Amino acid sequence: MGILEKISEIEKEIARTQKNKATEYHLGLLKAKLAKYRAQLLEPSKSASSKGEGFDVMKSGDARVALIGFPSVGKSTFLSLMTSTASEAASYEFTTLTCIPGVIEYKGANIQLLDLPGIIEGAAQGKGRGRQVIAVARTADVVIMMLDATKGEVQRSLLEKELESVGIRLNKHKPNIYFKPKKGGGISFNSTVTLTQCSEKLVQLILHEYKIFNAEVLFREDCSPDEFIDVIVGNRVYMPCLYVYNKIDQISMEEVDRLARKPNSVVISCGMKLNLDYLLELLWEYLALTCIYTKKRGQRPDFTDAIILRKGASVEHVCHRIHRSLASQFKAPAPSTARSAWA
Ligand SMILES: Nc1nc2c(ncn2[C@@H]2O[C@H](COP(=O)(O)OP(=O)(O)OP(=O)(O)O)[C@@H](O)[C@H]2O)c(=O)[nH]1
Repeated sequence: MGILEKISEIEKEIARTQKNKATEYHLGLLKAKLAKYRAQLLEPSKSASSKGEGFDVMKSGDARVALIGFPSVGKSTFLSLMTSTASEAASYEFTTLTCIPGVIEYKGANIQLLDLPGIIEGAAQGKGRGRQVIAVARTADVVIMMLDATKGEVQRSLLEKELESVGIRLNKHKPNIYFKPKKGGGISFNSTVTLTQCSEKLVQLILHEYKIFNAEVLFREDCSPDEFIDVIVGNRVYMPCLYVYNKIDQISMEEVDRLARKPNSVVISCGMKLNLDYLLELLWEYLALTCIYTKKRGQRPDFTDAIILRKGASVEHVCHRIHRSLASQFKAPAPSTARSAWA
């Protein structure tokens, strides 16, 4: 049986297994198996040429945003409105064949916006160019999931499932679990909080599925078995995601209002150029970038030319941006111990 069949068998079994106390271990084990096979599926195959035209997109600019969505939701239209790169928009599906980087200039920052080919159901199984699409998406700082407001919910859950299965976690933080495989001593299990979803026995079962018999595990938060599996498998990407409902000119005001109130969501119309400014503002917030303005002694700061850095960057990072030898010429305090300039 191939990996794809094994995955589909396990998915079916999970779907038909009732969730209760008696099946908790069985389900945990199935989930561990599923995560293992999915990881195998996404390992790059040596024979297949993995480079597709348009996919070697250099990471340039200050941040990178991946635009994901089904065909014909308006991605190309959006890109041509927001960036200087024109992506061919047409009234038929699958117009975007390559990943065309466009750049949004906002508050002095260059934000690279990638128009990924409409990912379709099954992309996670390596069908078509799905695997490459996903590889690029994983390098982004923020995902914009563009949805057609008239069929948003269905599209959203399909894409979420798809991204979930390739290890991309949207609007979630890394589970606070300490996990360290050891050479001996068995499995030591501890928790600093009351656990309602995982038990020592379940953790052991899952670890055994991964052939791990010696490890230290400390739960610092009440995590689910899926989150624990994420920690063991590693290689997960935790990414902010903005759900953008386009084509609101085609739905009722009540529906617009409902969608706009959902968490992490924005409603827009590319066709009528509605709410695009707000989307940019929110995107900026999600990217969490910081503008730093320099000034010469005795002069006012130059607010036209910002140094863009990520939140949490230090004075040393600023120095490196100005010139790579600047930090090493500092006298005191030593650059490596320079205090963080902003929290
Ligand atoms: N009514 C309406 N139509 C829109 C809006 N935005 C885009 N469209 C139309 O939707 C169609 C598809 O738009 P594209 O920008 O090509 O969509 P895409 O997501 O890039 O599609 P692919 O390239 O196939 O992935 C075009 O006919 C657009 O004119 C909108 O806000 N309202």
